[in-house]
Amino acid sequence: MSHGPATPLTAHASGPLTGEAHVPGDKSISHRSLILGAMAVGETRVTGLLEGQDVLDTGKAMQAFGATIRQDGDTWVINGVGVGGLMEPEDVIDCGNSGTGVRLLMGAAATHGFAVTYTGDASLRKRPMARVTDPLALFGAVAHGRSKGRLPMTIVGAADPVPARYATPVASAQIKSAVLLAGLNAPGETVVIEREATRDHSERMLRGFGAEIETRDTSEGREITLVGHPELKPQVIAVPRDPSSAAFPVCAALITPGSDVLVPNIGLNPTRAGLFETLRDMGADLTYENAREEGGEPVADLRARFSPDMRGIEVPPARAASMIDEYPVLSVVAANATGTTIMRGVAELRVKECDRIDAMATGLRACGVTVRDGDDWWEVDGRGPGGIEGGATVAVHLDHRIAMSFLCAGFAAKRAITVDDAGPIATSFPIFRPLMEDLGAEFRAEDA
Ligand SMILES: O=C(O)C1=C[C@@H](OP(=O)(O)O)[C@@H](O)[C@H](O)C1
Ligand SMILES: C=C(OP(=O)(O)O)C(=O)O
Repeated sequence: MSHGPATPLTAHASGPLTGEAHVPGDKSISHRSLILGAMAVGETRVTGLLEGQDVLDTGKAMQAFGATIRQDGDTWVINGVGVGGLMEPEDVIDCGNSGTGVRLLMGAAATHGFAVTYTGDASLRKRPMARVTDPLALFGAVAHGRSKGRLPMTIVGAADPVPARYATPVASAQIKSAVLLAGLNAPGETVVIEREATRDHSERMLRGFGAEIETRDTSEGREITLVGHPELKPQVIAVPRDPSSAAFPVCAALITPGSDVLVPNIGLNPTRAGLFETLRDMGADLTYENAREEGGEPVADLRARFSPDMRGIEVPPARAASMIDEYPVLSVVAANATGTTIMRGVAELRVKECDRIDAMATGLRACGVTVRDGDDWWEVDGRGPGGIEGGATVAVHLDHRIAMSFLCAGFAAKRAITVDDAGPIATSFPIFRPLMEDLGAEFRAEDA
């Protein structure tokens, strides 16, 4: 439930950053590969799986639910138990730091007639779960959690589930996916309606595994219909590299003088690529090379060069879902641009691994940047290229993206920036430090 003692880390003015950055596999697709592989009949083989702690915790959980998972060289091999075949775990399911892990697992297990107790680290135990247990109740599952729907929580699954129709009040792929995964073991049609399109990996992958699933645009939003009780067929999956991880070497290169970095093979599913569009709108020298399709997903090599002429913009709120995890690092780029960057419609940032608006605003202010914020918005006043003062130690609150964002800020700041704990980076991007060092970034580990 915790990753051990805090490990502070300092980033120094660096650069230029040059070379190729081979970032790990996509976190969202990695979680889903393990969960769907475990619910298929037969052997699913996965290459490029993100071996970050969040995904490893989901793998352990699927083993506890009865699947067999092993590594064969670079390939992860999953022997599934079939839809409806999950077994009652013997112990508490600990999802560590992962919102995606716990919420998708809650969905997958909710239409099985047994109880499961879920927990996680100090960050995950603060995050809202009613957003998932409310729709799962429509299937007949009953949740008993701490007050305000927090973990640890026991969900008594429905022995005789009914299908659900649910319009999500929040734009969240985790809610949508939990409902769809629950719908797998319910009879008839389960329907989810989302007002704003969120990442569609679950829909694409369920279709790939052989489920009958349809998406159509209606006046209420995007309506997804899944037919229950499919037999999921095992797949061979090559996980594309994670655009949310690519964001860090890309943004670091844009703000660090003289940089020219190639980040090959990045998944550019339009429900994920909002950051890169935003950076281009700001005037970043960011190009897509070798654009192609792989495994049904658009993919390209990203080339990012130092961009001293970036301007602040108002980020279109309609783009928020497609870049929700990238706002922290965007705020670092914004601080190195000229003019103000305005980010609205982002209340969800307050319920991630930490309150990301507060964590970034507090840390940026300590580094000399002016930030204004309200419930669902924030604004960063750019100080121009290299304008961040730095010279501060910032708190990351068990949040990998806050840690990586401030370390990237440090490469281009006047004085070094220290994060109080780099440990959480291992949840999504375990090779972050060596990868950035290979590009020319300079770190110094601090005594805790
Ligand atoms: O479904 C997923 O894989 C994810 C959905 C998003 O969360 P929400 O569904 O809470 O928006 C995102 O922030 C998270 O990193 C991964
Ligand atoms: C929000 C994130 O992940 P999760 O919700 O899975 O913890 C993230 O990776 O930025």
